[in-house]
Amino acid sequence: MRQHLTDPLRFFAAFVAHPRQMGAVLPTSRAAVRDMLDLADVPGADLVVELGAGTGSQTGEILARLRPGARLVAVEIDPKLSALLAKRYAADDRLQVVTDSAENVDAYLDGQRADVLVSAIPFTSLDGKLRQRILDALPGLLTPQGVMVLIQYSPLMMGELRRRFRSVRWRITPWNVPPAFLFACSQDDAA
Ligand SMILES: C[S@@+](CC[C@H](N)C(=O)[O-])C[C@H]1O[C@@H](n2cnc3c(N)ncnc32)[C@H](O)[C@@H]1O
Repeated sequence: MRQHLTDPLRFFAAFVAHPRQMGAVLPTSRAAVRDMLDLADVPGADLVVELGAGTGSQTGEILARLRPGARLVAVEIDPKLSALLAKRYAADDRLQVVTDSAENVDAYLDGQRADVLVSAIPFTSLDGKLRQRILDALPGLLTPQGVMVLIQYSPLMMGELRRRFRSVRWRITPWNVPPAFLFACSQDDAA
């Protein structure tokens, strides 16, 4: 995971500029990222899609787990943050950084479906209509056995997730400021 000392400052500056869009004042901790990614089979994936990549807390760890030849599409709406990621990982041709809103990600997948979807989108602080558009797009992005992992700071999204996925597992990771809720969602009960 290639995090830089200046990342928390960049993150905080983005929060000051767009507080509801960022939804947090600090990047996700390394321990919480590991707990989150342990809920899905990243090493076995052909395609991983990341939504709300920010300063790359998850991006670096996904790349560390991803096999050669697999693909990561990381979506970030803030052009300053997406430019940072594109520059940092320019040498890794498994990664495609997209500057767009998460609800449009399908347009960048060339018809492929994700084996793993990793979301740090701050659903509870977003405008309600945007939140619904992104949530409605999520199930269609996954393969039938695919798993979506999410990080949230409250259990509020549980009902929305249960309406869209057959299986929703969750746990709390204490190793984050603030402690976070991690969800793993799938249409496959065995996933
Ligand atoms: C809580 S931060 C998480 C950043 C990073 N993944 C982490 O865990 O530290 C949420 C990120 O989602 C991005 N975001 C918010 N709304 C978005 C949208 N509609 N589409 C794509 N990214 C979005 C924000 O710009 C921000 O970088």
